[in-house]
Amino acid sequence: MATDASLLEVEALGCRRGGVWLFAGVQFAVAAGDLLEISGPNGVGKSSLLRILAGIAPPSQGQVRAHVRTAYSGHEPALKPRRSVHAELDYWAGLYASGRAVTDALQRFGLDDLAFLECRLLSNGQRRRVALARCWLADARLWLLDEPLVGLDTAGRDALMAAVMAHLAAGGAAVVVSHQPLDAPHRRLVLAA
Ligand SMILES: Nc1ncnc2c1ncn2[C@@H]1O[C@H](COP(=O)(O)OP(=O)(O)OP(=O)(O)O)[C@@H](O)[C@H]1O
Repeated sequence: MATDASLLEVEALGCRRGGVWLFAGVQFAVAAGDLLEISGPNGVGKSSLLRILAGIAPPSQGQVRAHVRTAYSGHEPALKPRRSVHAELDYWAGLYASGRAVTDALQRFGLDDLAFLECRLLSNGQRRRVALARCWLADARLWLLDEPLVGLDTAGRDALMAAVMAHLAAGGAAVVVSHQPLDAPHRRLVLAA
């Protein structure tokens, strides 16, 4: 149930894709400090739900009310291949105009040594760190992360979860689609087929 502290409210949400109802009647709220995992079998509509929450795709029914800025990171971090990491973050910092500095983002996410490497040359774990740095640059209270742990080794998973936990501790919240267990206290929304 939504409260005054809700960052996001979802009411009676339904999603129909390709003539098929993926889900209907989805209802939840997200408050500061919440980590909400969305889980369920392949193809049930988890990524579709996250895209609706991000405002990238329309719902078929119901409502999403975001009361704060959101930052979305898709299943495959979309980075311009020929841009350097620094240039990529600089581009997004200009769009977000949040006042957060690229140099801080590079330092926080361990990207200093990669700053002038083209994004096409990054490893999977490094790409995911850049994607998270981009979320941080947006200064968004709510992060929407699609499969952020895929392909990460233990150190990469620990670093990513530490960044998410720091975000929660600073009054943020995160909704995470994941097939892998989140190594932190969280609520779970299971989409059933
Ligand atoms: N625009 C679209 N048109 C037609 N079908 C679509 C569209 N978008 C998604 N789908 C279908 O909706 C279903 C749900 O896709 P989605 O990516 O949301 O599932 P998911 O739960 O995230 O799956 P996975 O766990 O495999 O990543 C799939 O069958 C997919 O093919």
